[in-house]
Amino acid sequence: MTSDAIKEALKQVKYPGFSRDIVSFGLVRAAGFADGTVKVSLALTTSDPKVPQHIKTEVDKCLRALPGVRDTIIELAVSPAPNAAQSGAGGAGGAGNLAGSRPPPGIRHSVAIASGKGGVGKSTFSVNLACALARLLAARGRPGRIGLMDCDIYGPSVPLMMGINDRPYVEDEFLIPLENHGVKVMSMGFLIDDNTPVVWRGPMIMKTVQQFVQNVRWGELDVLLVDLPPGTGDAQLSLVQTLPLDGAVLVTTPQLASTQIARKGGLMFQKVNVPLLGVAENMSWFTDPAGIRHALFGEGGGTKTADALGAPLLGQVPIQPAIREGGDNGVPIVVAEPNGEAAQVFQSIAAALLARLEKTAPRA
Ligand SMILES: Nc1ncnc2c1ncn2[C@@H]1O[C@H](COP(=O)(O)OP(=O)(O)OP(=O)(O)O)[C@@H](O)[C@H]1O
Repeated sequence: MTSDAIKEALKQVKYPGFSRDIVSFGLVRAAGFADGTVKVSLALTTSDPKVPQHIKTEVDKCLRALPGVRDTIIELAVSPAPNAAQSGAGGAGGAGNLAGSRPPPGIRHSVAIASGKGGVGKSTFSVNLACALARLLAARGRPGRIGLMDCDIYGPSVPLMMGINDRPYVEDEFLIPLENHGVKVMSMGFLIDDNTPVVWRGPMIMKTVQQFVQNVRWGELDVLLVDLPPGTGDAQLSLVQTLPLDGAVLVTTPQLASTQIARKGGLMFQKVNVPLLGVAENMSWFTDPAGIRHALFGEGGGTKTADALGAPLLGQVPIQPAIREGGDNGVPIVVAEPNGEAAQVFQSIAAALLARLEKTAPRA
């Protein structure tokens, strides 16, 4: 029996609580067979003592079912989950970051921006939050210390929204991010050809994201924002586990109907011990020329989601044609109309987020 055949068999063993198997998570480091004994080496990162035990039992059961196997030797190297240790969450029931989450040098904090479903304005939110953070830090004498990494493989819109038309260049095997409005930007859109079929993008993204974190010369950053693809499926989960995150912000809309799907997003982060820093509601209301507010997409979704997840509601962003125009023209509303209502909301979210991050230990 070959090593590959053993690994193939181990694909039946799912990581506890997930639909993905331990082989695709990269836990199986070596496998061999001699004289009726299978020997496998596994490495995982978790702070939950139940997880290694569960995996060991399942691996043993799986291997003993193989023809000709009389005995098994299962070596399991376990190291504690970095996020669990930092957040003080203790990791109860959580899987922790599984593999490859070495913090990139020079990045103090990294935060994922996620949404349960597409079209809620997550990218609009990400670019405006990045610009608001950049302005806030520049005012404190720390310019150019915000990064934005666009991992939305299905519709990478950040370059357009940030007014970036060039492609990044490579220097000493490092990708140099492009900069506009005081924010350093890397995007899947720079690397993925528009003609790449969407089915190929999933496998590509894991490799590319690792490169984004490790092989991009971000320089010294106070905060790196990561715009995730919409949804809460395996692709998002893998991504979250690949990145060394300090926390996540969930973007949702006011419809009560979106609460369920937004909650799923929050639970995904809890599973991997990434603290949910807050919920932001987008498209909260439209103010007509007479000054009357209309709740076009209903009311209460943000508060309900935040309450359900035990996280603060960071703010409510109104619907304004100028916000869409800002995105289409590459000048986010925070930059185009810094004193307007929408910009003020983003500035206050940025201030709250920064205050929260400054309470957690920087990674670099
Ligand atoms: N508050 C807002 N007011 C007006 N238009 C908005 C607002 N937020 C987002 N939009 C517009 O809604 C559309 C969808 O927004 P965006 O692309 O940011 O969503 P998304 O959640 O990132 O989408 P996906 O993740 O599915 O690609 C864009 O045209 C954007 O300009």
